[in-house]
Amino acid sequence: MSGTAAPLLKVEALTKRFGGFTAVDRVSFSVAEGEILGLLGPNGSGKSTTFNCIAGMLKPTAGSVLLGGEEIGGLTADQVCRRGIGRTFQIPRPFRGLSLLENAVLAAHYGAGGALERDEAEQRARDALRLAQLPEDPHTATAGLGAAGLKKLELARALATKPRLLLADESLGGLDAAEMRQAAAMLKRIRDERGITVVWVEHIMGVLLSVVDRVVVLDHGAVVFEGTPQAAQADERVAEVYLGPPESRAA
Ligand SMILES: Nc1ncnc2c1ncn2[C@@H]1O[C@H](COP(=O)(O)OP(=O)(O)OP(=O)(O)O)[C@@H](O)[C@H]1O
Repeated sequence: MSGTAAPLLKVEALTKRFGGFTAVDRVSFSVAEGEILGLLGPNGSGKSTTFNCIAGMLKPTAGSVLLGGEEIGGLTADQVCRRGIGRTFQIPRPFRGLSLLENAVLAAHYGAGGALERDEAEQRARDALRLAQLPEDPHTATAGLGAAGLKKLELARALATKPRLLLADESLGGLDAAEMRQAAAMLKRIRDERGITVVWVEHIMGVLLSVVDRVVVLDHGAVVFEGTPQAAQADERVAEVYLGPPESRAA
């Protein structure tokens, strides 16, 4: 990864207002090709709104979102997906009546805009299921999946769209400590083995800091910190955002 290479994703002065309320306030950050970036912040800090503006679920009020140098801010979710951004949802919503494979095949077709032959879609789907470490038998029904399995399927569906950039939304919610470590290791492997760039949104820092290359911390819709995970742990502004002012913290 060269320091001079153009970033894969560049968010510039991104702003989103809901009526008179500014949920995201001139947020800027970049993500290099092959990087894992953690987008952190407490509840209500604007992470999901930022994420949804990148993923095309929300139209930015102002600012720009560049993918590989091309403006994607304001495109629809399916257009953004076809440009190479795959996303997971905080709350998994698979097609419950379908098998793991059928869910992933549909995602592959969605990512390719319906331009894939059945065989190719199935191949992408099987590869994505393997990468997400789902059961050997892809014809398994989704009904028996627990929280961790549903998160894996969510990841497999995003991977089946063949993303250059994966936006992972609160992948740790509802998981126990061991499952959280596995989920973090999986995102790292996806980057290491496939070179997929990852932006990982979480409100808890924990295990995320052991995997990401860099973190951006939001508070009240604005960036309050950008740097390495080590620097984030030592930063007083980050501590204040998470723990409150020093005088209010337990000794
Ligand atoms: N559609 C909306 N209409 C009005 N206000 C909204 C809307 N969506 C989000 N907000 C507000 O914008 C602010 C940022 O919300 P956002 O969901 O982006 O935060 P977050 O950091 O993702 O929080 P969480 O970790 O709880 O998901 C919050 O005050 C929220 O109430």
